[in-house]
Amino acid sequence: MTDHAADLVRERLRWIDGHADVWSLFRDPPTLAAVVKALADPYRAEGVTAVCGVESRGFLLGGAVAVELGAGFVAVRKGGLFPGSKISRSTTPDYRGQRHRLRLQRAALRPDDRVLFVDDWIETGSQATTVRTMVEECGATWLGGSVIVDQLGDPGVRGLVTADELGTGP
Ligand SMILES: O=P(O)(O)OC[C@H]1O[C@H](OP(=O)(O)OP(=O)(O)O)[C@H](O)[C@@H]1O
Repeated sequence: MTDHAADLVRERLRWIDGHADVWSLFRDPPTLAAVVKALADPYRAEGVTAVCGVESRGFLLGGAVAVELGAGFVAVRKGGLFPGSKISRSTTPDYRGQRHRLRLQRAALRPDDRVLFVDDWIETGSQATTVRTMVEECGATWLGGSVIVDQLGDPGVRGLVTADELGTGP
């Protein structure tokens, strides 16, 4: 499934004005299904209880992978309403040089949770690293990450394709 999903990503990822349009992958039903299964596959035997995703594409993918794994979904928000007590951490500069204040509901994770991080793309790892800090502050176990495009090469993150394979578009 991973190879099939990677082929679909390489074939179907569109570039608009030099920017990768990952949203276009979600619009194609077979690609969306293959990607979600492939993101879940490496972790099916890991006892994942919660999938963590950062808005916005991490919400869509993380929610879908959570359903695939029979796990729950834990949202990490950058803004907006978010009720209850939160853990909040600032990132280092991300791929755009921006720092984000990430928030996670404190009650969403318990020490017996086993957490998978899911996102579409990891470049500097700033957001994923910050989420890991928050997950571990809750006492939960960080299992690693699963992303469509891995531009970082961190051994703790599984990627379907590397950024080098995608080039920079036409
Ligand atoms: O590895 P990093 O340098 O931290 O960058 C990766 C993050 O950046 C992108 O999200 P973005 O901030 O563009 O938000 P969006 O999904 O709302 O467009 C991507 O979806 C990851 O969450």
